[in-house]
Amino acid sequence: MFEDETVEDVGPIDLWEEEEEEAEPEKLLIPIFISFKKFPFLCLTHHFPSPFRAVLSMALSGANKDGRGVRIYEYLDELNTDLAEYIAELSEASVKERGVFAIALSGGSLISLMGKLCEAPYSKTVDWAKWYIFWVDERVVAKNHADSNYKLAKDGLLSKVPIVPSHVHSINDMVSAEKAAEDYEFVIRQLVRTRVISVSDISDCPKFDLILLGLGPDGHVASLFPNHSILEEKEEWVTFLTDSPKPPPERITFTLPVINSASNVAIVVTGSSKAEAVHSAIDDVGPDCPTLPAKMVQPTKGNLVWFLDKAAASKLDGGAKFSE
Ligand SMILES: O=C1O[C@H](COP(=O)(O)O)[C@@H](O)[C@H](O)[C@H]1O
Repeated sequence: MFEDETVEDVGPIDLWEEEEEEAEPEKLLIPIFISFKKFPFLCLTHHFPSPFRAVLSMALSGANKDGRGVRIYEYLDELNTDLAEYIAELSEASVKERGVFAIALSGGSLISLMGKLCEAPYSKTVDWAKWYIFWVDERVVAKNHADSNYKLAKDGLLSKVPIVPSHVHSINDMVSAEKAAEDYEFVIRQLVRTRVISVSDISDCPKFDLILLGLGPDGHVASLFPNHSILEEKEEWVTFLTDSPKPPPERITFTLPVINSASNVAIVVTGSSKAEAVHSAIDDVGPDCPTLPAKMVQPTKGNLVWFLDKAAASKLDGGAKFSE
């Protein structure tokens, strides 16, 4: 129902331009393994040559029984590259298996951290025509407003790659937060019916191929804030709030059952202001523990991966350990 609107709003999508990319020198393979209480998994601390990274990543995923992992990067550039690689690999696997890739984006710092997807090789190798885009949360403001998560993604990502405009599912910004949430859930229901979005095999929830989350210093993910009653929402797929502690106050958000039904969830966090929240969520400590939204992200059957820079990882029990 928003597709026509979305098509207009997205505007002309630039086709990627042919660019001569300089071949990057292959770098040293130095895996570092760190054991966290909840994530007995991996840290990829150096920039792996792509084929090795893919193989290593798969091997480590396999080694991790509950599909959870923490990846810590010394340099932001490495995090950006590995995040792009991770998304590209999931896209390829999903297109191979289902013919489409249903991805839900957050706003905030995430979009710029995904920036490498707009560059070679990903700009050319990703099957953009098979992508269906959704928002995990959205601020109920006009689509051209500086606070709009849609605008952020459009300017920083969607306008730079050949996404099909009718595959971009943004909220209706002309109605109240309550109606926008209701309408957005309706759209998602239609796409679950046609299997553009897969369905959970243990509930009737949508099963997104990938949900990308950021994290606030207070531990919020999407627009799920600590101690807010919507953390308890079990029935709705998309809900709304008009009292967000972080402006703007009116927002819609996926609920925890939807986030936890995804095939893959990644939480991408940078900066020391979030180190305490990262520590609470991953090390399972802190007074806010029971209602810290980030801690409540526990995909039932899907994989959960944290992408952290060293500042965000600095308060982890194991510390942010890097190879020499
Ligand atoms: O308000 C929001 O904040 C979170 C975190 O944003 P960040 O800029 O600190 O990364 C974001 O994930 C969410 O989508 C957004 O609406």
